[in-house]
Amino acid sequence: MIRVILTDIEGTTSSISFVHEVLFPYAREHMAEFVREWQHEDLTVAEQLDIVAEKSGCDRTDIDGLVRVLEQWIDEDRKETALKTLQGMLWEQGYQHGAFDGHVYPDAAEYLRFWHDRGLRLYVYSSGSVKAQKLIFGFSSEGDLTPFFSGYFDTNVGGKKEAVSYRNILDQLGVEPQTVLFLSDVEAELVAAESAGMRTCWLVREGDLTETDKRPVARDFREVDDQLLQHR
Ligand SMILES: CSCCC(=O)C(=O)COP(=O)(O)O
Ligand SMILES: [Mg+2]
Repeated sequence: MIRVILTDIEGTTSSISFVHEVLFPYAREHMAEFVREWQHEDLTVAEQLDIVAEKSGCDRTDIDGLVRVLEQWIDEDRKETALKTLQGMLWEQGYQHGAFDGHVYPDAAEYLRFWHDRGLRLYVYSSGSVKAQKLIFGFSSEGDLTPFFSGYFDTNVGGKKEAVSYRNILDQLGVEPQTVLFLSDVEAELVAAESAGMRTCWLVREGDLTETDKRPVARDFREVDDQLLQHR
């Protein structure tokens, strides 16, 4: 029986275009100014710059160089934890200043509430930092959805295409793998979750939906509910 839902964000609860056309450009535009302002004031920023220097080989004292690395990582959609930490801090300013709301599909909001009210435990697993996850759901176009979630996981548990990450999540939750349903739009993530024993559903929100016998496929959260949760 499914007791826990673990959901991805980009392409699953929220549109890919919001992440790539609103969040990433905002981070790119403000990265240089943000790093310059906070590099000596905020220990977390300084620590992320240490990691960026170590990973890229850029000199730690070359702030322009480090900013260029970060901008390049944004352009390449790299899922580097240090970049994601900085992006979350930057987006906090954007949400608080009203530059944007977090996009969440109406069906996702409706069923997150419905599943929560039916006693399912809801968790997020995204490459975006935990701070960024709380922001997108806290400042969402569908209202504050954070009360529905029991917890959040980011790349500190590992990459989303690695089975060990899902085993780490299961260890932290203390539940049997078969009681967890993982929702994502990326097949490689579903395969990794299945290797850890989780059940999965593939969200195909845009384009043609091709049925597969490997796992359930759904266009939206209502279809997830119809296929996997209605008779639980
Ligand atoms: C928390 S919203 C920003 C998501 C993000 O930064 C990202 O890279 C998308 O990752 P996901 O694992 O949600 O596909
Ligand atoms: Mg995704």
